[in-house]
Amino acid sequence: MAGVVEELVKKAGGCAVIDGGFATQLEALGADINDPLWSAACLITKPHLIKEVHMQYLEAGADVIISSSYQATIPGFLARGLLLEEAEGLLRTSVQLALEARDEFWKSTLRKSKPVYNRALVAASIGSYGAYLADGSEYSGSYGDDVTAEKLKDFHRRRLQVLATAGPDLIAFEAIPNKMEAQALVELLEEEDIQVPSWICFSSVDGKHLCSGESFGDCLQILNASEKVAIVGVNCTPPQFVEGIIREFKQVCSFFLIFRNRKSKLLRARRQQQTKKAIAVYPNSGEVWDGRAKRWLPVECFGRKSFDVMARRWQEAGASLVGGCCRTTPSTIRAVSKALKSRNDQ
Ligand code: MET
Ligand SMILES: [Zn+2]
Repeated sequence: MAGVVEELVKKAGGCAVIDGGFATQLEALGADINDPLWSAACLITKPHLIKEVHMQYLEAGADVIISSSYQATIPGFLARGLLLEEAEGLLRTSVQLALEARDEFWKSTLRKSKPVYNRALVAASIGSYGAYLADGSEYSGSYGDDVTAEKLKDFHRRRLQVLATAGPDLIAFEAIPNKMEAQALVELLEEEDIQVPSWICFSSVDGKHLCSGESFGDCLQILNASEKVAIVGVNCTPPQFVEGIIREFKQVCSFFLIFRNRKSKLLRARRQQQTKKAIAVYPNSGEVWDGRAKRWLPVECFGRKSFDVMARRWQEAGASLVGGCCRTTPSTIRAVSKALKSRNDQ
């Protein structure tokens, strides 16, 4: 784990709290995100709301806040008629707004007698190529035959460079739906020699595979090989799958070597974890987006357990960072923070 994350996780008592759905809360404050740029449209129209959402999550107890750049892309801004410098400027603004919120909030908590908060970290969000396409491939992982790892690297390169030099504590690659994109990101981090520690989180619709149907194990091997990747995990995945996914990430694979001599049989086991990296999980609320009807379908039953109760189990299963994604709110994060931190006080 990178030093800065290790320190935060330790200060948070073993499990740091990530914020909740960013676009969700922006919409709750009245922003219109029905736009090809989704929540990033507010970088142009309503930057003050972006800062307010960050403040609300900090107030709720988030130890890590994620910037508004998930669907902010240079081609997306150019298509909106902006110049290249303006597009790059907006990427920097997304990190700046989160840093300002963090610094202002931290200053205000220092004035209080009993500090109950940690100084939060800012993660610069980078959504998948599919999020940019906004054609559903974000959740199918199918980019078509003409998309190669090189093409994905070229798509991600400039945005990564700009965000990495804007001063974030972390880079958060979010909802990565397939193995080729994971491979492209790891190569890009090395090629550009990015010094800011990264997390790479996958998305899953069945709890057993990435959205593409590829195995977590294969993708983790790719991420394990990179020192630039400090944290691995899943986000925007139904919460009922998360405990199983953490266990799968932590799963111990055993290789049995059998030696025989004339009479005896010696069994030796070599044990190996799927990953030793820190694990971050920040699932969605479990509601399902009905694209045709353009509405959220209610949460599928997951044993009536509430998000904060599940968050404790995720920590027990081995997650070091826990938060929420789409359709979770500051009240979700307040409950998660209370559940995880009250346990630490005991
Ligand atoms: N950080 C992004 C958000 O909360 C992640 C979106 S996942 C589709 O809006
Ligand atoms: Zn999400």
